[in-house]
Amino acid sequence: MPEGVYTAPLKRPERVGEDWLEPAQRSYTADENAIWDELFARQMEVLPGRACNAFLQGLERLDLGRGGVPDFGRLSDELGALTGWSVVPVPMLIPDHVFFWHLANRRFPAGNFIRTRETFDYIQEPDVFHDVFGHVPMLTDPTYADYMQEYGRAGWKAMRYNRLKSLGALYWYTVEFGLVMEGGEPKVYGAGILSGPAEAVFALEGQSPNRIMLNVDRVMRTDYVIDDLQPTYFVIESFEDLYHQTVERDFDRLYRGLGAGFTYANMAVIDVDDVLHRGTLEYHLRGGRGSGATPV
Ligand SMILES: C[C@H](O)[C@H](O)[C@H]1CNc2nc(N)[nH]c(=O)c2N1
Ligand SMILES: N[C@@H](Cc1ccccc1)C(=O)O
Ligand SMILES: [Fe+2]
Repeated sequence: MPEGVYTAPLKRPERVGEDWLEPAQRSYTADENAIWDELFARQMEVLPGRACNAFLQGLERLDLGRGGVPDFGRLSDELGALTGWSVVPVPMLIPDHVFFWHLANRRFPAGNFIRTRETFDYIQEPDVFHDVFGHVPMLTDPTYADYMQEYGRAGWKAMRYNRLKSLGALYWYTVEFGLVMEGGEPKVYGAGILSGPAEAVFALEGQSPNRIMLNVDRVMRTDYVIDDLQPTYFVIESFEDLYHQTVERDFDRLYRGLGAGFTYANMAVIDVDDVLHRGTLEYHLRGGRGSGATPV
């Protein structure tokens, strides 16, 4: 049996080509634009003082709160002038190799659709609010912008070693759920935290989750869940620190040394960890999402 898990290929809609790009960004109804505005307002009650400076500055520089779902053309012009990135519309999750190819060319593929009121608090598939509100402001930071491009380039190497799941764990614990030290305290830069209502408070102030300094070798061996709050958050010193630990390091040896599966549970604290906060794990031990446990 080959290593890894078989996943059926994503079905490509007829209107998109091999690049998976939509011919044009959708236009949104008044109600859909109102959903953007409500989501935006709700996040802004939580994020000042919790999100990192790069994110808050990026939001302002791109003026994402001007009302309604932002126009990708306008966003791309403004972002292009800052760091050379653009935002391109895609229908849904796209295949890994296509995702990597866009990132390697400084194009951020953003979901075209917006969540409905039924799925206001939680969606499994990334929508335009997660992708544009959560990810795009961070791309105004030059070091972070370079990291994302290098991550795209790194994808193909991981595929050759059959270690995409490990690289996926790194993405998960940095780009989606990462924390960064600022003024002696962790702040949020992970898009998965930034685009949802409850996780910023849980990640930063919760007693339950572990907060551990990022160690790439360890994180790439760590399992992750995609459908609940995280039991562990990994913290970087700065975006330069992230860059040193990843881009400026050759992963060939690391990939050869990694096993096929993950070694560490997502709740584990291990000997090598530089622990900022050792979590009680109460939320997850009580059963997590769906169990009625409060995220504390
Ligand atoms: C491992 C890989 O980086 C990841 O799963 C990719 C796959 N395809 C994607 N496609 C879209 N549209 N957005 C994403 O964040 C991703 N993530
Ligand atoms: N330096 C890594 C590339 C990389 C960049 C950014 C993130 C992850 C990996 C390699 O040699 O493969
Ligand atoms: Fe994301």
